[in-house]
Amino acid sequence: MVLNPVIPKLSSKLIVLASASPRRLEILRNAGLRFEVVPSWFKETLDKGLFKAPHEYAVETAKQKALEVARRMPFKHLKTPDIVIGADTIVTVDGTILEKPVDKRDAYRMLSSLSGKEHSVFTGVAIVICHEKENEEVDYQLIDFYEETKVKFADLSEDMLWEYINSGEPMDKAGGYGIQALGGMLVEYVHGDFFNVVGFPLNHFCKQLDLIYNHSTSSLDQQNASDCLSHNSTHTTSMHSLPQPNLTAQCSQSPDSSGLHNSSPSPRPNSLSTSQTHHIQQSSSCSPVRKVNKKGSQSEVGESSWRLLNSLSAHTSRESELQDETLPQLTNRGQMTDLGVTQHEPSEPKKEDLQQITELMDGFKASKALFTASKLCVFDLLQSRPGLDATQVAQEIKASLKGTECLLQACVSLGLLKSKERTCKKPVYENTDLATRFLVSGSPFALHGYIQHCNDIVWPLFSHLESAVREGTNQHEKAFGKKSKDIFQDTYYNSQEVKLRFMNAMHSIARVTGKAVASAFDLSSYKTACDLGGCTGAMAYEFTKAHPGLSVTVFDLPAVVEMSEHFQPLHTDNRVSFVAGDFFKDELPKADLYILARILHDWPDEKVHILLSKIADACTTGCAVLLAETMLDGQRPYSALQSLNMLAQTEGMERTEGQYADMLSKHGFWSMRVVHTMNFLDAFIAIKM
Ligand SMILES: C[S@@+](CC[C@H](N)C(=O)[O-])C[C@H]1O[C@@H](n2cnc3c(N)ncnc32)[C@H](O)[C@@H]1O
Repeated sequence: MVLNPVIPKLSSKLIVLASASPRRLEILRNAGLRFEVVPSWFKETLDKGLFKAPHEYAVETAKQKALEVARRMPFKHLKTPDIVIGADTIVTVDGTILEKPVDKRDAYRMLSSLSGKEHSVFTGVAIVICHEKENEEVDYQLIDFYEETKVKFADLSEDMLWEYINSGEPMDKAGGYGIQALGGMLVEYVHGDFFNVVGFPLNHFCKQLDLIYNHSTSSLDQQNASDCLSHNSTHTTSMHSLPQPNLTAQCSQSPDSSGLHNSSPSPRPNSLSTSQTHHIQQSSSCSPVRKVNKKGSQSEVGESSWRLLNSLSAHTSRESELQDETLPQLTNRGQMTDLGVTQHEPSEPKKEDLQQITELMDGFKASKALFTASKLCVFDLLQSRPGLDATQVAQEIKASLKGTECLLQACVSLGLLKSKERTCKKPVYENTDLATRFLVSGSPFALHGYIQHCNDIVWPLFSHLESAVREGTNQHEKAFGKKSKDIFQDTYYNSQEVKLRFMNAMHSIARVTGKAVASAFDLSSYKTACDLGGCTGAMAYEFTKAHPGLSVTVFDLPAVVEMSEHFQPLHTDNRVSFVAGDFFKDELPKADLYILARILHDWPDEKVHILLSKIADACTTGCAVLLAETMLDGQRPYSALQSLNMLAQTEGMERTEGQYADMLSKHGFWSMRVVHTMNFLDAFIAIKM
């Protein structure tokens, strides 16, 4: 490719964009670059007062974003990227830095300060190049630069300002406008790189790639020097090994103003190795989980294998055999063992480690104890008659005394029941607050329906998890002996009993999560919504409660809609209505806002695109899509386990924010925002441009 000869050369490299911005993604993708998106977790909270010039702030933020991802990936993704790209865009006017507005009022403040004036848009870019060495350490090199573009706004009337703010476009954009969409109408002129204003200075970036990959390192320094000399201060470049492994130390460090650093690949006295990084990550991580090196460092594999063998040897009749075979080798410092790894003096297993591994091994027993107590109505019984002893409970639930005693004790140990010892008498039991809130069938947040679904459907599917992992498909056929092309129509809705159980499960989760999702965004500009796959309407009612001006049409399969009246709240709201249909085949009801709560995770990419394309066709500019899903982020174990659940149960999977952003942008949805509700589901909104 003559336009940029370097881009094709990078096709074998793992390039990562440390940004969720769909605009950057689009610019780089259109340039032909192939990359993964791993949004940075670095919070944009650097103290602006510490920087002499606004561009230094943008460059430092870009650096920290890229470094955070470069350091995280070997641990969390178990792969080391070749190149990580970070970027940060800011707008400055009258010496003030404007980032993204937090609400409409903030957007008004920003846009009115830009009205009739020229302002500067700076994008700081950081390119982190990771060199993996033979000993699995990683050296990082950092190249950073920035670009400035001047933009002049026309005089904006109050009406124009508010119409633009109410379009929703300003909310996720630096300076409160998007030049590539409606915001373009506010602009009188642009001096400099237009893409820089959109969020990524493509031309400068390509030149930089050329410098890095088409020139020797010594000529690179010369090029950088001449670049710095021949351009005015809007273009600076620096290339250096990372000065400090510590984030806070880096935050307060401004780059060498010469922009020129030793760029020889190795050895560098101040280069950062992964072994150092691993320690930093471990100590800064709050997670109690022990991390192994990206390929499983020899010492850690050895140590944990020893721990397992050692704990087994204490408890099995093979004690002497294990000791004979393994211990003499394992306890010799620094010798090769049967396991083929170098061992260090073994330390006693830590109590917390043992506890953690035991909890993981026993997790399924806890779940099944909860499911069983729930199915036998133990919590309902103790809610109506607290203080029963095991004999009385056994009689009521028609179970053996021995079994009931074991189950009640297990529930006490799991924090679901409290037991009171009475002198010379049997203990009596009552529900804890947790059980009262979630496990008693009449409670507003009862998870009874979902627990039943887990017990009767998810549990059998999970018993075939190994096949699901090997085959990459759901396990309905193995677990229930029925082949299904569409799990809803062929499996869940084939029998009235299974259908009601499934609807109950969806209803109970939607009641617990609905309020947080419904109130995640200001939706006051939307009047009509369509909840696609809205099931019992539980989520729709939360939306009408949270937004008094909104009416919601629940659109679901006929088999579901015919049962919906069983789930209506006592005081029905005439702003919620039901329409039966198939969202892959039928015309979608017209609406300003399409809600997809736990829908996309049921389907593979091809089907998601069919559905999004139908929604995009039904939308006009300014309409929005609101997703409620558990976004995979590598940090919350719940989201990763939920993805296994989708694997075993559906044709779909959980996805990352970046993956959803990518999919939506292909159908013309931009201006994306995510709220992590911390309540099972994350809320994600995108607007049709
Ligand atoms: C996982 S449930 C989510 C229910 C609800 N949105 C919630 O969050 O509680 C998926 C929903 O999509 C509906 N659904 C599945 N296939 C559909 C189709 N082809 N057309 C319309 N609805 C469909 C199901 O009936 C079910 O109600």
